[in-house]
Amino acid sequence: MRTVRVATRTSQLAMTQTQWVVNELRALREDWTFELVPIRTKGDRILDLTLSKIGGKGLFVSEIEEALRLGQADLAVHSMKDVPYELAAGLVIAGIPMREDARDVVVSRAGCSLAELPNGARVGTSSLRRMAQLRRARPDLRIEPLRGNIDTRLRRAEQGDFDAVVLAAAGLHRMGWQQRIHEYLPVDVCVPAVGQGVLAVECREDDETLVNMLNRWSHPLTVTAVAAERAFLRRLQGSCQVPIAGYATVSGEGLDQVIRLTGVVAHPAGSELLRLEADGHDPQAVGVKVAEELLARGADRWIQMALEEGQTDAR
Ligand SMILES: NCc1[nH]cc(CCC(=O)O)c1CC(=O)O
Repeated sequence: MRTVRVATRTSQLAMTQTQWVVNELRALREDWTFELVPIRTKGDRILDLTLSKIGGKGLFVSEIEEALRLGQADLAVHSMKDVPYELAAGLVIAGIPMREDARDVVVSRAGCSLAELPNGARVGTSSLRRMAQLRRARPDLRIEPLRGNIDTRLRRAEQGDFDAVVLAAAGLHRMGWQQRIHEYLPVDVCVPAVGQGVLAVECREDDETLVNMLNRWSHPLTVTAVAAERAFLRRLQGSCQVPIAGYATVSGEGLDQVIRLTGVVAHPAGSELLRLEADGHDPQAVGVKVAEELLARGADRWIQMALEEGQTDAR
């Protein structure tokens, strides 16, 4: 018998994700009680700036990690793509369930795909990563920043503020809104963010009971793919200010397991883009290899530029 306190952001998507995880864990430990600890994070409160302007890593995560460290909660459910590569001391991501659809999708007012959007159409999106890749696919589009919860962003398209919005399939699927999607962008047109479509369940590393339970519950192929993607992100020391995409797939089993990773780094203004693929047997090694190759080909300049700009920004 144990009461597990679960920290969660308060957005509709976060609540839905947390509830899903709690239901899964409850089925494994019927003798446990789960209690939600809602936390409204800085990332949820500040919606009038682009994420890259606010700066700082882990806007959605750090206050939740603080609650775990202080013992105000025992576990937390995050979207993996919001979790910085460096966790707060004493914490681990012990649970990683099977990945949802990792792709980005188009929701458009007229029901058309990216290719069908009229010349100069207005497209809203929340990330530099999507901006850079959309711009390459359709240089004529007017791509503008758009933040807010998923329902806010969908409404902006439906109201006509934008001709289309681009967002993650996973969020829409989890909300049960897949019928609003007009196109799934292939992963080679818009390489997803590191960890996109994956949930991360974090707890204190010394909570052995929870760590073991979450490890056993995790989906091994997703764990491996995420390890490669996050090793890539870590080697790039990527912040939100430079467009980075990384997507890994895993095939084969045991010693024959092959991890294939596609990495993208773009100029902070989205004007140039480098993309590279590599494979190998070890997830960390593949991640580091793709990152180092991109750095050697010029991505290092863009990351340096973004870091310097970040330092002069008054935060
Ligand atoms: N950037 C915010 C965010 N963080 C996680 C998701 C949902 C998709 C996921 O779990 O990867 C979203 C929404 C979006 O990007 O459209």
